[in-house]
Amino acid sequence: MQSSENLEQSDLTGIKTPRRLNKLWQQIRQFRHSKFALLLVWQTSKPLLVLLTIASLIAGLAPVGMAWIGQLLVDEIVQQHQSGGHWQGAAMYLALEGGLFCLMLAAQRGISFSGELLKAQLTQHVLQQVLAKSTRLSVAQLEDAEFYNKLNRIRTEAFERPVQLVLRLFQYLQHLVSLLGLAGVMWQFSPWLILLLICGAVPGFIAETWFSGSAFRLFNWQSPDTRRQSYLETVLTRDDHVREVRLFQLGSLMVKQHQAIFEKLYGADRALTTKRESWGVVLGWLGALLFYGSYLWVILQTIRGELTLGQLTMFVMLFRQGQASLTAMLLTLSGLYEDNLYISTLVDFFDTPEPGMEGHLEQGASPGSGIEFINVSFCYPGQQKYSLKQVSFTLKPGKTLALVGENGAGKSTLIKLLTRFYQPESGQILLDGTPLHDWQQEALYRRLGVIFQDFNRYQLPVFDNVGLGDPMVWSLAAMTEPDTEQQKRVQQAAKDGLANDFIQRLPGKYQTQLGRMFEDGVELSGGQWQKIALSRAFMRESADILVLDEPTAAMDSVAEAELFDYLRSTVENKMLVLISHRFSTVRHADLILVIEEGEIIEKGDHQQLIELQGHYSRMFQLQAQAYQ
Ligand SMILES: Nc1ncnc2c1ncn2[C@@H]1O[C@H](COP(=O)(O)OP(=O)(O)OP(=O)(O)O)[C@@H](O)[C@H]1O
Repeated sequence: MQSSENLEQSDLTGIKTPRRLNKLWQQIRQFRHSKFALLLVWQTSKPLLVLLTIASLIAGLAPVGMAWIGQLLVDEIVQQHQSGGHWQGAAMYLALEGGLFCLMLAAQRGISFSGELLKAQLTQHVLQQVLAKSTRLSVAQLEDAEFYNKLNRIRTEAFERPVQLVLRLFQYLQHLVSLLGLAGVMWQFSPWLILLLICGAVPGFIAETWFSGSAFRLFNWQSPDTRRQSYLETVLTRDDHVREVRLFQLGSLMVKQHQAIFEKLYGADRALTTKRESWGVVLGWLGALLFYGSYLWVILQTIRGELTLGQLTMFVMLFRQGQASLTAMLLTLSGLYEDNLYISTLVDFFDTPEPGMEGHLEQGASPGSGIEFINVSFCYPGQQKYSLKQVSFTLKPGKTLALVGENGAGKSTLIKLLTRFYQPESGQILLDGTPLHDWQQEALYRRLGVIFQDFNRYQLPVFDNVGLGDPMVWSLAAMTEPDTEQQKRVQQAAKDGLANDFIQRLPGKYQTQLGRMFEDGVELSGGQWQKIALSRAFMRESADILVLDEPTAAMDSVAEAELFDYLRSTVENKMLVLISHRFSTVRHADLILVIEEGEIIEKGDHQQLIELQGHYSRMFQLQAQAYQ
């Protein structure tokens, strides 16, 4: 990441010439991403793109035509004035110019019409593609801080960039066509004039490109700070954070911190803006000097009789139009460059390799042989310390496995490997005798019913909150009224998850909106939410591997006892993996693994581990004493 000092150096004055040229070339190369945006528009709506092209060409050429006709009109008036002749010729030129003006108005409307429609369509198209891509990426990629940063930049900045870029590109085309037309007409005065105008425009072009690059680098450099700022905004305003913030009196401290970040960001922004605008004024003056120099030359030529009054009028019109087009082009250009840079993040994101759906097997080599971890070790990307070391165990169908250990021991990590969110660094995980990575994704996930420690609290009605556990039921019910079969399944899952009783007492029962994000939403208690999450996991009838990461942490002890009675009665051929700090939960498991710093230090059932008089036994005694 670039420091602010480096940014300071990246202005027009601080870098040696070859490096500067190289950097400039790199910056000009950024424009290549325009192709990507154009392709997106082409995919989104071909007719709108064609309309935009035609309208931009007309809007660009019409002023040139009007200037040309203006010249003929003035010369005609002068001639008829001297000879006292006819008015028809002048009227015809006037009508022609009026017609062109109307055409230009229509073209401008055509541009805004196609622009508005494209904006709506293309933004949605890009958003859809980003969301679809995110669903194809692995959990490991999405948990990576750098990648998260990139995704965040895209979310805050990049969705609208392709459409902005295309609209700007067409504005640019319009002005370019205008300028080319003007240059063609100016040729009759002198080719030198054209050269002079180009010389006036080039420094501005380079400076704008340069400063847009700095603005983008600044944006990237500021990105973590901006994220911190928006995080503080969330903590200060969200209802689930507000109690703790009040109690610890963090409010004013956080507001101050927010302001401090703003000041840091503002300082860098101000420095860049000052430099950019100062250079803009100086280079703008240079352009103006060249313009007015050529104006003077045309006036002198007219006084000498070398040019007609009509030509002088045309020159004035061309001159004004040329100035406006050049200024607009420069402004468009800097925006265009900026858009290209932001789109490069989007292109990068789309180019991120997707983890292949490794396997294609829907069945294991020896069905019924359960889960086997063989010497599995794992270290999170970018970390030094192993979170799991040489872990080995077997879990057969119909059996319950409990994982115990202190915070940070590696229990949830083991679940992340079992659910194939991460791949082991060494060792193997087998399901029914087949390595996990050979399983087809869908077949594997059909067999898993999981509630995570930080399960989702969907701001949806109760029915959906539970029904989501089986996407088939949910997607059907979400589109039509749920039929009785679907209702029965959701209700049964809620009964199994111990949620049915309190759901029946909610104002709208299964139709009650949960959470406070939407109107009339009912907020549940922590334990009630946990029962909803549990019910969701029970929706998966196909799942024979139930993974419950602290499923009763927020539940009362009656609910906990009920849940484990139920689990014992249903487990039959299922495999149950439990993580819990409560020994009342753990003690019934067939196999208990005690994990410390990623290693299994004790293994056995409750009785064996108590007899071992080791770590488990000590923890058990401690908890038992606490209840006495
Ligand atoms: N996404 C991650 N990236 C890097 N390190 C991680 C990540 N998640 C967990 N860790 C580290 O891996 C180790 C094991 O964490 P894990 O979440 O598996 O512990 P745990 O036993 O489930 O703890 P707890 O009882 O608190 O839930 C910890 O040292 C933790 O800091």
